[in-house]
Amino acid sequence: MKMSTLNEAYQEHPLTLGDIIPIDFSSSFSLPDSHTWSQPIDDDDGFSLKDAGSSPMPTIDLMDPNAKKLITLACEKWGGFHLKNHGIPFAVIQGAEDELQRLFSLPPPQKMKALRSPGGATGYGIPRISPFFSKFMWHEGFTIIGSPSHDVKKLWPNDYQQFCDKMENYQKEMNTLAESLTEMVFDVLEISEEKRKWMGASDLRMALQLNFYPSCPEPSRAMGLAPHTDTSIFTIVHVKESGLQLMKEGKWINVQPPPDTLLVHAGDFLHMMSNGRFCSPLHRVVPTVSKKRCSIAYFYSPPTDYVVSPSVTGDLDAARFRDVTVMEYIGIKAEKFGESLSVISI
Ligand SMILES: C=C1C[C@]23C[C@H]1CC[C@H]2[C@@]12CCC[C@@](C)(C(=O)O1)[C@H]2[C@@H]3C(=O)O
Ligand SMILES: O=C(O)CCC(=O)C(=O)O
Ligand SMILES: [Fe+2]
Repeated sequence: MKMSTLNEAYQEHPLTLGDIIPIDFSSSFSLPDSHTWSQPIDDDDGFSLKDAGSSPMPTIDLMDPNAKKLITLACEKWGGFHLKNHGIPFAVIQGAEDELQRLFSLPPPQKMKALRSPGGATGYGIPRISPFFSKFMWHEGFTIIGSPSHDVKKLWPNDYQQFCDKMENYQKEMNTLAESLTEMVFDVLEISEEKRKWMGASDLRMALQLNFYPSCPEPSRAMGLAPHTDTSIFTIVHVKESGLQLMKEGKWINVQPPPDTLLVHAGDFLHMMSNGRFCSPLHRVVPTVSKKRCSIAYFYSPPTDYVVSPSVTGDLDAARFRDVTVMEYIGIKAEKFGESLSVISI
């Protein structure tokens, strides 16, 4: 049997065009009803970010000899951390960010040339999770799985190489970093060599999401990216601005990234593999000011035929999740979204 790619796994769950086309944000001088999420500033809801302050999440130095232990503790307590001394050259990050800016500053009709097709997984459009919410997000995205060239050629037929080079460099660096973080937590979870065989084969299988949150006329009533957990082992996010919030014990916590750090958080696959020990935090992005914001998220996942199974280390512990392949879980997520982890709970 031919193994399906991540791309094909997402293509199995088509969307409708209405779920893909972004509005022309540049001509929106007020918030349309379709994009209005809440009453103006409600303090209890935590929707406003009057005092983003510093992040309560730990910052971990990858060069610290105790890094493995600190990462384990952070994954248990928060499901994520800020990472410094991550070893990714500044030029690689800046290169990807410059290309992101170049892409999203194109006029809307040109961006539409790279619109994701209803049966497609990559290209330009609103977030995949949009159909699960009754309002639209103040967001446009560009999804890359493997090489971006197919989609980018539609934007810049003669000048796509620069974009591809910058993004592929970024993907390679992220892949190496994600792999070493994953090795650490797999050691802690006592995951066997057999179950790690897929690692190391960097075939650019992993996904990259360029997120752009245009400047917003009424930030306190708009949603940048609605609450979700990620379909990954780890997600690594390059972001400088505030706006990301993580759910912890029923409260939204602001995570303002310290300078020169990457934000790392666990996804659903790590939650399952750790038998619930590491959480896959629910997170969302709220527009903080009427300024534009961007981020680049890298999703590190096993191949689609990999069987995700909980690693049960303690003698008295029992598996809390049934085994699922990555492919099967992507299907469950496309249907059940936020209920997916409970669907496979034992
Ligand atoms: C590899 C991935 C992970 C995806 C789907 C696919 C490509 C795009 C990713 C995102 C990016 C934006 C949030 C999210 C929730 C979405 O709508 O698209 C992510 C989703 C997931 O984590 O499930
Ligand atoms: O923009 C951000 O800070 C987070 C993006 C995110 O959660 C995602 O792409 O899955
Ligand atoms: Fe996310």
